[in-house]
Amino acid sequence: MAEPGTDTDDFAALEQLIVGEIPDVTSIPDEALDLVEQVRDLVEATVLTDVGADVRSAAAGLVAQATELLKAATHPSAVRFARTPDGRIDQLAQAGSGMLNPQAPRMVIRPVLDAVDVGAEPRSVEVVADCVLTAAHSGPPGRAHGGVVATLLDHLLGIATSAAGRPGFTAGLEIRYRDATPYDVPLEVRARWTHRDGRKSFATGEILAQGRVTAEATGVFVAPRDMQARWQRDAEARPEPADAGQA
Ligand SMILES: CCCCCCCCCCCC(=O)SCCNC(=O)CCNC(=O)[C@H](O)C(C)(C)COP(=O)(O)OP(=O)(O)OC[C@H]1O[C@@H](n2cnc3c(N)ncnc32)[C@H](O)[C@@H]1OP(=O)(O)O
Repeated sequence: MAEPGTDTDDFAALEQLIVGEIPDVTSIPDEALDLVEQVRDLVEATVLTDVGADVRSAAAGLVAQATELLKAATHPSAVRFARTPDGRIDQLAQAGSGMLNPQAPRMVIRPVLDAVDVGAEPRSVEVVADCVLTAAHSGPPGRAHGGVVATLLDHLLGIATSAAGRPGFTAGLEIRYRDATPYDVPLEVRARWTHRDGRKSFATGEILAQGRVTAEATGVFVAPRDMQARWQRDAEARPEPADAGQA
């Protein structure tokens, strides 16, 4: 098995980011999105079902058939990039909100219209997403699992650092669980980049259910050394504005 993060097919997909054509997210066929929705419904139904063993067995056979149908042709890598209408590049198979990943919660990021180009002078941009969790995301009775809550916040804080022009990998994430995060209830997830220190970008965010904050997060995202070095070079090559700050 390859070292984590070094899979060659994943690298080929990453290269597409630099040199390749990024397809528009609208090029995803409706059938692909419908399949993801059906699988999400299937998972929820599996969690909630109270049918007998014979019906479960019949259902398992049908699901196995569906799995075989899908395995007839597979991509070499789970990394799939596409450009969203607001100009962001998304990874469609990611587990936070990936449109092609039924395991990702139903989280839809609202258009980010004032995003900063990656590497340009960073600026805080508020990113908001709508999400509805299901019983498949439950933890203690009647509330979402804390790890799922952390996933929503990790993802949106990550998007916020990208939107601010300073993306990085999550190096640390602190969650304060203030109240129960319910499922089957519309949630609003909000995040924004706050500041940076060298390669580190800091972001905060929160989840609201019916206007009530259920969880808050602060995160630190670290840009890889070579990426930061490139931004530094680009900043030095730019004409200096009157109130120039650190790149
Ligand atoms: C394209 C569209 C896709 C769109 C896809 C959408 C993605 C959504 C985003 C979701 C986010 C993720 O899930 S990201 C995936 C989960 N995260 C990861 O896999 C990251 C795993 N960790 C790593 O790979 C590495 O540790 C790095 C790259 C983060 C850092 O390694 P490094 O480059 O060697 O840096 P290192 O020297 O350790 O640290 C650099 C500086 O950060 C500080 N630092 C390190 N950790 C912390 C910490 N927890 N809290 C505070 N500060 C920290 C260090 O003290 C140091 O400060 P100083 O001495 O410089 O002052």
